[in-house]
Amino acid sequence: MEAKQLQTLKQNNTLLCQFIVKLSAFYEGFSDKIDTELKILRGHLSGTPNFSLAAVSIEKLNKSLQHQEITLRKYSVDTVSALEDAMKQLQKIVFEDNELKGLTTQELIKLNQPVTDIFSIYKLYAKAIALHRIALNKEMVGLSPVAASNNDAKSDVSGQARSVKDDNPHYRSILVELNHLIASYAQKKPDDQQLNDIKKRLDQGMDEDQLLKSCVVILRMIVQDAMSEASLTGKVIQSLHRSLGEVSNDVNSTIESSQSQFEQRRAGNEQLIRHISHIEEAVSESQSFERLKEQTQICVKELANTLSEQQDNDKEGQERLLALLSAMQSRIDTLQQQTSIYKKKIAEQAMQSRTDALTRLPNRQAYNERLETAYSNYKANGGSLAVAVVDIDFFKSINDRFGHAAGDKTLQVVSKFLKQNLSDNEFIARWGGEEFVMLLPDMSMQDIDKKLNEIRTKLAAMPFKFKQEKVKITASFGATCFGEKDTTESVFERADEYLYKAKRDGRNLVVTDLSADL
Ligand SMILES: Nc1nc2c(ncn2[C@@H]2O[C@H](COP(=O)(O)OP(=O)(O)OP(=O)(O)O)[C@@H](O)[C@H]2O)c(=O)[nH]1
Repeated sequence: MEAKQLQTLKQNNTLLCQFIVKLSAFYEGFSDKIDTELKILRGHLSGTPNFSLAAVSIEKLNKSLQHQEITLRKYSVDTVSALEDAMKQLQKIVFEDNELKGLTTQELIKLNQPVTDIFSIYKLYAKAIALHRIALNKEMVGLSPVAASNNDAKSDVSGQARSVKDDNPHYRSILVELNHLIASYAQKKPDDQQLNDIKKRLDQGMDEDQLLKSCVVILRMIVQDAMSEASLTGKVIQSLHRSLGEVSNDVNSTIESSQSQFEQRRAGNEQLIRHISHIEEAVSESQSFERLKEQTQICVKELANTLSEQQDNDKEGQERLLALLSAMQSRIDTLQQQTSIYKKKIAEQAMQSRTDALTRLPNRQAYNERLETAYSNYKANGGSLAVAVVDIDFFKSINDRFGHAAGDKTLQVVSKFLKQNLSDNEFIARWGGEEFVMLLPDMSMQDIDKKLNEIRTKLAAMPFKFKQEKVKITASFGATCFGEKDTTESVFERADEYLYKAKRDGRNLVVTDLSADL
């Protein structure tokens, strides 16, 4: 080999060694074992390289790296799923912000695509952090000026000036819950000024102070309602008790009166027997017809007197008994009326507690009860049972563009439409907000898919008009059947995941066990 060629080879070797040393330093931190081996390799390649020792080291490293590849793949899967959770959480928090919601949806779509190398995860991480930062900043803008300016300066990391709203993850769920309570109370008391004020402020947006005050107002209403309900129940029970006492007194008087009448009749009968025996004595002892006639006349007179007295007593007793019986009858009638009113009221209350005030559909409690029955039937008799979740698309925009009242009206119309499109053995309830849940027994998934798609198309074709503007209302659906290992919760979660997929894939879609490929 020529000296020049040797020189070039040496230079290349040095270059390659330096590159390997740098590259290995870059990968440091991956695992202790690989770190140690990389350090050894760097030792062999630095200064005057020792290639035979380096080859041993590379051999060891190859083995370790093969093993680590499996760990790395699992790490990638875990990380992507953690990122997906974080994105879903974020999406829930920013549900009112269309721009951010769109960005998080895009990110979720990316997270669903296969991750080819570890650096893609790094990019996904960076994007997730950026989105969280944007969300945090947007939330800060909504704060009071002091808190916001503190945040702008980024000087206060102690969180002293931060609002409860930012620190409290339940803020939004309280807001939604308050919305529901207000909706149900507004139906009961449409003219209540306080309620209408809160409703208006809810539409305009509330800070945490107003939210707390409104919660207190609603709590007071609930307590007052419960107390007046309890006092009404108390009054009804007292009145029933009083009526029962009176009926019981009537029964006692009737018994006493019958007893005294019986006594009088017995005494009268004894008297009659005595008169008859006097006649008998007179007949046997009389010596002349005249005397017999005289004595018989006296006895018959006495007999007639006693009989007439007894007749009077009987009449009087019967009249008293009749009066008592008729008093008793009217008290029993009142009692019956009271109990039937009360029974009706209890039935109404039971019905109310299972009915959504706005849409008049069964509510979540009714759904849970119905699900329990449907599930035990399905377990006992086989067949099939499916849960479908329906959510109106872009419902917030209806509220935003045409007002809360238009939103409420839409919910009522859509509820009625959905109910009308189900048969008697199928069930629908309002799950909350603009979300509904259906129970569909004994139908194949193909039939469910077809039925839900028909409902979806019919809804999309329904003419809605707000403020002279024609508006298309659509909904997304997720439906799944109970499987062997399913619980009532796992089925709902799966249906909800399908619904989420329908939303992600563009809305106005039905995703079922047939079409879901999550
Ligand atoms: N009018 C009215 N609005 C309600 C009621 N319950 C919940 N909402 C509103 O429904 C909206 C739901 O909005 P989002 O969860 O963002 O859903 P969306 O706009 O339908 O968007 P997607 O579901 O993603 O298609 C929120 O603005 C709630 O305030 C209600 O009883 N009446």
